[in-house]
This record gives sequence, C-alpha cells and structure tokens, in this order.
Amino acid sequence: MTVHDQPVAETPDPREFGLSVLPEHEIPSELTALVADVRALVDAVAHTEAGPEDLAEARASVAAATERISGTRRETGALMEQTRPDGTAEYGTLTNVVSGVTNPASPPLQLERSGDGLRAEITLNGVYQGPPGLVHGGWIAAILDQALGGAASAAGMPGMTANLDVNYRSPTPLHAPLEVTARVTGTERRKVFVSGEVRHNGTVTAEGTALMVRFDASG
Ligand SMILES: CCCCCCCC/C=C\CCCCCCCC(=O)SCCNC(=O)CCNC(=O)[C@H](O)C(C)(C)COP(=O)(O)OP(=O)(O)OC[C@H]1O[C@@H](n2cnc3c(N)ncnc32)[C@H](O)[C@@H]1OP(=O)(O)O
Repeated sequence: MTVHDQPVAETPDPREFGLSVLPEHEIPSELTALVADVRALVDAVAHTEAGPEDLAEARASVAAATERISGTRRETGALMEQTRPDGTAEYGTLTNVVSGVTNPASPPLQLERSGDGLRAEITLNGVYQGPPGLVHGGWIAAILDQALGGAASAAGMPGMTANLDVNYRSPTPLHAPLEVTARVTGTERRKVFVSGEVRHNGTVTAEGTALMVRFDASG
C-alpha cells in the first residue's frame, strides 16, 4: 500500500517513517511559557540600548538558564500528536523553525483548520523586519510555505515542497495583525497543488502557490 492509496484526511503515522512523536498533552506548560519568554528575549536583545553592565548581567543570566536546561535534548524532527474530536490522530510540528510549538526561533504561528483549509492570525514583531517597519519577504515566503505544506498535510497528504511561488502585492507591516490562509486546490498522482494568502486589514499583501509532492510510503 502506498501513501496515495490511503483515504484523504487520515495522516500517515510519522512513527512509520522513523520519526518520534510527542502527545500534545505531554508538553509541559512551563516549556510553552519559556518559548514565549525567549521570543520576548530575542526581541529585547535585537533592540536593546542597555549599557554594558546590564548587558553583562543579562548575559550571565542567559548562560545560567542555558546550562540549566541543556541536560537532555529532544530528537530533531520530533512531531506533536493531537487528537481530533472524532478520536483520530493528527500530527503537527514541534521543533519546526516556522511554526514549532517548542521552537522560540519560530514566530508564534498557530495554523488551525478553517473552512476548506488552514487559517492563522499572527502579529510579527521587529525580529522579523526586512525593510524598515515591514516584514522580511523571506519570512513571508516561509510562513506561506508552512501554511501551504500544512494545508496539504491537514488534508491527509503530507509531503515536501517541490515548488513555491510568491507574489508580494503590498508591503506587509510589522506589529499589525495578519491573517494567513491556505488550502489544497488540486491533486494529480503524488502532486498536491496548494494556494494561500497573507492579508492585513482584509487586503492581500502576499499570495503564494506551491506544488507539494506527497511522501512516497511504497518503498
Ligand atoms: C511522514 C509522515 C509525517 C506526517 C506528519 C506531518 C506533519 C507535518 C505537519 C505540518 C506540515 C509541515 C509543513 C512543512 C512545510 C515546509 C515544507 C518544506 O520546507 S519541505 C523542504 C524543501 N523542499 C525540499 O527539500 C524538497 C527537495 N526535493 C525533493 O526531495 C524531491 O525533488 C521531491 C520529493 C520534491 C520529488 O522527488 P520524488 O523523486 O519523490 O518525485 P518525482 O518523481 O521527482 O516527482 C513527483 C511528481 O512531481 C513532479 N515534480 C517534482 N518536482 C517538481 C518541480 N520542482 N516542479 C514541477 N513538478 C515537479 C514530477 O514531475 C512528478 O510529476 P508526475 O507525477 O510525473 O506528473
């Protein structure tokens, strides 16, 4: 049996691909709170005008915190398992750099099922700056890639991005609420066609299409 023979909407079990899986309820709330704190720290470091004494003290505190939590490490590529209301399992990213629940290097992107695809609301701080006051285009592409890949995955067809095409329609502001949407628009053999948008105040600031190629579980 191959992945593409499986019914759509039933995501393959990542364990069959040698990936480790952590049930969502086993993620300590202290860890998700720490992730938020570290995001705030990154923003503070990027923009601080503190003097040498405060910087040195902050550095020592950060070094102590790093030492404190560095004993054991989760496997890179671990996925989070969520249980849908109907009892079936769904898998999400855990350490992924664009929407990893436990990765403070990711923006706080939480894609949820909505209508025929996925949707998220996100406000990006100055950490994600490209042109002054605006979101970096590379991060916009990364967020679209994640939403597009996530839409294919949520439809039961996880895979890899083979092609990503982004059009930047208007500047995307920092410090302002953005809406991200994505959906599957078609399939052909292992090819999954997806499209998505980033909007501010209802206006599309960027739109993307991608070709995702489903994982081939036949081999
Ligand atoms: C394990 C289960 C897990 C489940 C749980 C998941 C939960 C996840 C949760 C949340 C979602 C996360 C979302 C992540 C989002 C981010 C995604 C990324 O950043 S991916 C990294 C960047 N992408 C790469 O590194 C790919 C590198 N490229 C490749 O590895 C290969 O080229 C690959 C896999 C894309 C295709 O290789 P082939 O050997 O498997 O397949 P071939 O036969 O070449 O292609 C299949 C079909 O696609 C077309 N195709 C392939 N590449 C194309 C291209 N660039 N343009 C047009 N068509 C292309 C071919 O012509 C063929 O089409 P014809 O069926 O014959 O019509």
